[in-house]
Amino acid sequence: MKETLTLRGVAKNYGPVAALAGVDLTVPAGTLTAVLGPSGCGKTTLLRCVAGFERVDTGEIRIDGRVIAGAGAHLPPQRRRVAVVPQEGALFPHLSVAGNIGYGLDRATRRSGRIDEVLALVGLAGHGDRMPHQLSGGQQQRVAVARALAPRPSLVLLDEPFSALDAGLRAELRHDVREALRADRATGILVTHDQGEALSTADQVAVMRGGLVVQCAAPAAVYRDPADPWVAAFVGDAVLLPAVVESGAAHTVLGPVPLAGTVGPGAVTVLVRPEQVRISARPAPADGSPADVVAPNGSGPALSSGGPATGSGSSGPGPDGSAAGGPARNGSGPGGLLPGGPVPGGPVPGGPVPATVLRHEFHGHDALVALRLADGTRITARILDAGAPVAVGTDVTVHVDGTARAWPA
Ligand SMILES: Nc1ncnc2c1ncn2[C@@H]1O[C@H](COP(=O)(O)OP(=O)(O)OP(=O)(O)O)[C@@H](O)[C@H]1O
Repeated sequence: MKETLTLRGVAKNYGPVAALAGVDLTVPAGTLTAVLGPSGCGKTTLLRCVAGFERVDTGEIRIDGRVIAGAGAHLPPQRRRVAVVPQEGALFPHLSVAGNIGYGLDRATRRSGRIDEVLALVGLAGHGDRMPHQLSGGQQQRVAVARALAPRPSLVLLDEPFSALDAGLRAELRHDVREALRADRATGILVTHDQGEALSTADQVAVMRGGLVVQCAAPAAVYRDPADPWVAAFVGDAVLLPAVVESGAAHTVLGPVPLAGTVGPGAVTVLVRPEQVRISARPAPADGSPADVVAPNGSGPALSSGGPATGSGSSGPGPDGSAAGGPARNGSGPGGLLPGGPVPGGPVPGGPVPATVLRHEFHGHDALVALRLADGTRITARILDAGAPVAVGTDVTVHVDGTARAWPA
């Protein structure tokens, strides 16, 4: 696939601060790349270097194969064919919507119907005569996107363009902007610190840390196969457990978990996503006394925790499930008792192991359940049956469904 933007070893220092420490990034033509990272990791600096507002110290930036920065070159911003959509306040208040979009366009393009075309693309057909103050915040951002697209730039840089909007509008706008870029075959970079936004909107996600792109891959790959435990915890909720690899399985405090790739043998850190943690009612004791009832609707003992989440409710870079103890071998009891069952021909999945419910966090579409294991380890489960709260203090059993990613400890 043709590449629109290529960065090789791009470094930018502000005095002693290495804002960019050798960034490599490739953005294929016609795709949207989200640049995702915590505050201060260098996202804005990256954008400013690509736009031409900053000079790079070392490295090279190419757009459509042409060197625009590096090796002594520094093409000024107006000659880069790069458009920027800022966070807010991008419009000239004294110009109409059409005037804003037409500003800077050559006369032929202005008369070609392009202004109406981009207004339709962003869902504002017929709004050309309005003044900016007659538009909502979301509509103003749509106009800013239309203005960016109008001259058919090589690259559109979106700098947290939805951050000033409320959650519902934000979701709608990012979907519509994504569609507008796609319909116009535009190439874009979306800077965001919102994991859900990056995973749900982009074709590829470039995760930044400390002035470097530490992973760049499709959203599902970043979520399921993160480069390291930090990325794992940054892009979504993560249960990170110490484990020992033996015979193809990671032996964790939750029992043996089959591995998604090859690692070890030896000490590792294992990633389990909360939606892989299954909760069940603890079986009745042998003396015949009744078992705890987990689901109040009595719909069976197992509470499904469902498929992959999109990073909503992310707990940020701090792993929310770090284990208190060392690698454990407990919980290696009977596997396959619960939905998921043993992997055919593979290692037997772990658990179930006893746990106690510490907290139940309702999120509407799902719920996060904080659990404590017998050795004090805290883990999180995501359950879809959010209408059936798991009472705090309930004794349950948990097991891990599916495979886990692991890294040498
Ligand atoms: N003009 C500047 N002068 C000095 N230091 C700067 C300047 N601009 C950025 N920095 C520093 O460079 C690093 C990267 O900043 P940058 O603004 O690129 O991060 P960011 O990921 O965009 O953060 P945020 O999400 O908070 O906007 C930070 O340590 C920041 O303090």
